[in-house]
Amino acid sequence: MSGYILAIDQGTTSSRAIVFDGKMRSVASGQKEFRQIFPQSGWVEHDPEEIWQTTLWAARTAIDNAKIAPSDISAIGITNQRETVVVWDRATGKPIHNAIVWQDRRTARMCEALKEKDLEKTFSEKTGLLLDPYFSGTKLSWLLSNVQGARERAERGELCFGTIDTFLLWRLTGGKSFLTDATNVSRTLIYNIRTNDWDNELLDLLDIPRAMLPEVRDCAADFGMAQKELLGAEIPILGIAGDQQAATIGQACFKPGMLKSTYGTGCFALLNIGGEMVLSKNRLLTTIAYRLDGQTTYALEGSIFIAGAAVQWLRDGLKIIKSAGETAALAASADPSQQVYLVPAFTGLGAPWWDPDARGSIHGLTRNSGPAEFARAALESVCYQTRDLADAMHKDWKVAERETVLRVDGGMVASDWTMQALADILDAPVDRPQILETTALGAAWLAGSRAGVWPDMKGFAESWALERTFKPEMDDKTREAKLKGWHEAVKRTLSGS
Ligand SMILES: Nc1ncnc2c1ncn2[C@@H]1O[C@H](COP(=O)(O)OP(=O)(O)O)[C@@H](O)[C@H]1O
Ligand SMILES: O=P(O)(O)OC[C@H](O)CO
Repeated sequence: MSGYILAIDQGTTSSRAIVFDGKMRSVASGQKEFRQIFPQSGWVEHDPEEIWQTTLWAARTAIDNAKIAPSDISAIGITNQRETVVVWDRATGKPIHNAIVWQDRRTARMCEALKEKDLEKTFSEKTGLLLDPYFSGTKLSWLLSNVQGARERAERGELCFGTIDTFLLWRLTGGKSFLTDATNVSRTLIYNIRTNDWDNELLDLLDIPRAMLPEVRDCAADFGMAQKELLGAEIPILGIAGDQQAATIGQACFKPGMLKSTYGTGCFALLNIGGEMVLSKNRLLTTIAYRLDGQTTYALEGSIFIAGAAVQWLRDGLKIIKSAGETAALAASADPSQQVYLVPAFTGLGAPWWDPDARGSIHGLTRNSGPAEFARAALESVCYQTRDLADAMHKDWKVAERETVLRVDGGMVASDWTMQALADILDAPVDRPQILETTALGAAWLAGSRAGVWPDMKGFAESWALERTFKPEMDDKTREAKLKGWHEAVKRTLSGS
């Protein structure tokens, strides 16, 4: 066995695929962006056919670029944007509507109505989640109510629901596999993460027929065979995990107390809390980090909707930078005496505020404020938001009393300035690994270890290598003053204020 593994990473803005060799090195890749569809303010959709076509293109391109035969690939691992909902016809495989994306806020009123009936506790105790439009359940319910005849057809077993992993798996296996994994279902709001099963009470509350749901497996399992007509050889699919969980695995955060934070479009911090489910008292989520050999490991998660997207806004909205890489130098030139804050609530605020109606705001502008202060405010907003998550995690899980490590990854961590600011605001060290493609690596490890061609968990954890640690340098007084200003800005941004 060659040990080549193909990782498919289907993200919010692009579909990627990476071929790793038997030494777990990335050898080739393919990547294609696809359309973001905004039918109304606050609504975000993707065309499932574009998701499929770009994924297939990326996978084929990665294999071509690797200059290996498709039959040299021992296994495939899939990782994906989470919560996004696709519903398709079981007979034809044709989606009945565009995918409703995790960022979409159209079910805010539905969530409100459920909260008014005092149902948030019912949902959160079983799923670890909150009543926010972010999660799949209310999106699926919306589709069933708004696509003509959909609920009746779903009840008759004619429709399939899937998160993106399930949809891709269905297509890759030619409709033979209708499966998902424990991490993806832990984001749906209809899956009980204590009993590890779809929850009948929650399905009834959202009026979702059980007949349309996929079977749930461990993250490393036999998910079926990718068809020869598609990739040039029959290849077993042996791993699936949601992208943030795959990054947690790729960062080898296998011990309780290990924390990873991924800075892409949004920022998602996951703290491994071990085999016991702990419900957050501070508006964090409890989620399944991974399930291996039937053993569930849980995580506390803080989800921030806008991180790198704030940098994209500087580039595409304000047009004050030409590329993301320019942001740090501009931020470094900002006037230190000005305290300008950006609260990037462009699509509401996530953890720990959970305010879908909040919208972005800027505070502290003076006549001297310009592009440099905006750039610094955008990068610092990511650090402040991470600090809010870390504080909530400390309260929930007494992190301070245990050994904690923060490992970072994602596009934004290329910026040394931002990573130093992060360590300063957190008042804690930040570890940046040598391999930053941790999401794809995590999916590849699930598949590679299952195939027996990659090391086991211990061996994989030992292979994690540090590139650089950023240590806090800011004095306490400055930090406290900056945090105070940030919290005032957030308070003024919340929709109830
Ligand atoms: N040097 C940089 N400084 C700041 N932000 C950056 C830098 N490089 C990339 N980014 C930001 O990182 C994001 C891309 O990261 P990536 O992990 O590819 O995201 P995703 O998987 O969500 O598409 C973009 O939003 C971009 O603005
Ligand atoms: O596709 P990404 O990297 O923006 O990640 C999206 C998350 O999975 C949403 O929960």
